[in-house]
Formats: sequence, C-alpha cells, structure tokens
Amino acid sequence: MMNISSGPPLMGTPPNMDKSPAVRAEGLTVARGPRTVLRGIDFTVPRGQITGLLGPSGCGKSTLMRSIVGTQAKVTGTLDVLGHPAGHPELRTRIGYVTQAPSVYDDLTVRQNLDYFAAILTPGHGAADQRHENVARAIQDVDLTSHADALAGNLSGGQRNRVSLAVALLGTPELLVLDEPTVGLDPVLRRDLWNLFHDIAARRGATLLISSHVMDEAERCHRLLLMREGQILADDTPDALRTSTDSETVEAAFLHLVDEAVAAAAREKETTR
Ligand SMILES: Nc1ncnc2c1ncn2[C@@H]1O[C@H](COP(=O)(O)OP(=O)(O)OP(=O)(O)O)[C@@H](O)[C@H]1O
Repeated sequence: MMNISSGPPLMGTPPNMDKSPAVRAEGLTVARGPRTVLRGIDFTVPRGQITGLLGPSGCGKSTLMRSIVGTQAKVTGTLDVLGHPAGHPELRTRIGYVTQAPSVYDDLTVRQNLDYFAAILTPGHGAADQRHENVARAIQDVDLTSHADALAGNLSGGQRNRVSLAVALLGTPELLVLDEPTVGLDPVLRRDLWNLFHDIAARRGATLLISSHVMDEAERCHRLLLMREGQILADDTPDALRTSTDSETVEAAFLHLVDEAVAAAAREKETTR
C-alpha cells in the first residue's frame, strides 16, 4: 500500500488564491522535423486540479508536455505556465516533470539518486537536514522505503518509474507534469499512485497534468484534454463529456467525438472540391 506522508505545504501562492490557469495555450503550434505535430491548439489547465491528457499513441501528448516544461524546440503561439512564458528560468524549481523513460542512475541506490537530485535542488551545508527530510518523504510517498538501499539498476520498470516520480516530488513543485506515469504498473499500484496524485492536488494545492492512453484513467481526473492527431477534441470534465455526447463512459465519449471530427473533415473536403 502506498504511504502518503504529510509533506510541507507549497511555497508561493496559497492553494486556490490565484484563479488564473496554471497553463494557458493559444494557437500553440509545434513542428518536429518536417511534421507539424501540434496544430494551433487552445486550452487551459486549471490550478489545484488533476487534468488528464488522453489520446492515442502518436497524437502529440509528449510533445505538448515537453512544450509546457520548456524542453521542446520550434514552439510558436502563446504558452504561459504559472504566469510566465514556457521555459522561463523562474519556472525551473516550480515544475516537476517525469518523462516516460525513467531518468535515474542505475549504479546508485534509490536513496543516493534522491540525495544527488536533492543536492542540486537545495544546495549548501545548512540545508542538509531539509534535504534528508525531503528525500525520506519522497521515498515514502512512492512506497519505496523498503527498497531505499537497492541499486536502481536492480529495480523493476515500475519501481524505476517511481524513483523518477520521487525525484519530481523532491521540491514540492506547484505543477507536476507526468508522462504516462502508470504504464506497466499492476492495478494495486496504479490505484495507489492515483490516490497519491489526488492527495498532492488536495493537500498541497498542486496542479497535475497526467498523460495516459488508458481511457479508464480518465475517470480519475477532474478535467480532461482529449487529443487526436495534434488537435484538442475536448477540454471538459468527465461528467460534462459523458453528458454532452450522451455516452456511458469517457471512452465512448471520445469515440463519439472522433466520429464527429472525421465526419466534419469529410464534409469540409466535400465543400472545397
Ligand atoms: N524526435 C522526433 N522527431 C520527429 N518527429 C517526432 C519526434 N518525436 C516524436 N515525433 C512525432 O511527433 C508525433 C507526436 O509524438 P508524441 O511523442 O508527442 O506522441 P504521444 O501522443 O506522446 O505518443 P505516445 O502515447 O506513443 O507516447 C508523432 O507522430 C511522432 O512520430
């Protein structure tokens, strides 16, 4: 069972005081190689909630996340993150980003990995106690206390993913961007991780943007951005999506919206002939 420790509250603006969205995109366009991967999309990510980014493989979820955290080239349009343009140096310590490929050192233990990243985040002799506390809390948050002294290289894929998540939780970020964090995890761990995500949003007032291509995870989000082929099909709550499409599940709602988009594209093609 995942342990949810009571970490420190976030620094900065208290939860729900700042009503501006955590992320605001207008006309966001991204080219990768010769392809336009995101096509002039508009969306917002509200603060203090979990927004799910869902869509089929290759639709542009990772590209959108990389744009938000400032690691993507050839980004045009407006993209504001926590009140700054994406990639602004001020955002470095305020965003936690976990990529699909776990970024951990295999020849270090779980604790050594976290000590290393904690030393970068909170340098100096005076902060040693704080670092120790942050590392212990992050390891506990992701339920790796019993593996704290195991080499990362000897962990399973899911456990290595959780080390990456623990690194992202070290600095108690205001915005957590998690690229498919539950891939390859068993149902119990998936449930525990989602409980952790909800706890981070509720207790720390953090904003979470979580991608997945597993539609049942959509039901666990406060809001959803449904993507297809570099475009946003819907930006709404799971309830509103089900109601507006007269569907029983978010998956059925998504399929309904895809059918509508395909039909609209066919009509447009017909009229421009
Ligand atoms: N380095 C790259 N150079 C050129 N094109 C790329 C590169 N990386 C991704 N792409 C293309 O950009 C598109 C979007 O990729 P992206 O990784 O954002 O999709 P995704 O929705 O995250 O997919 P998945 O769920 O499989 O991770 C894909 O069509 C992919 O082929």
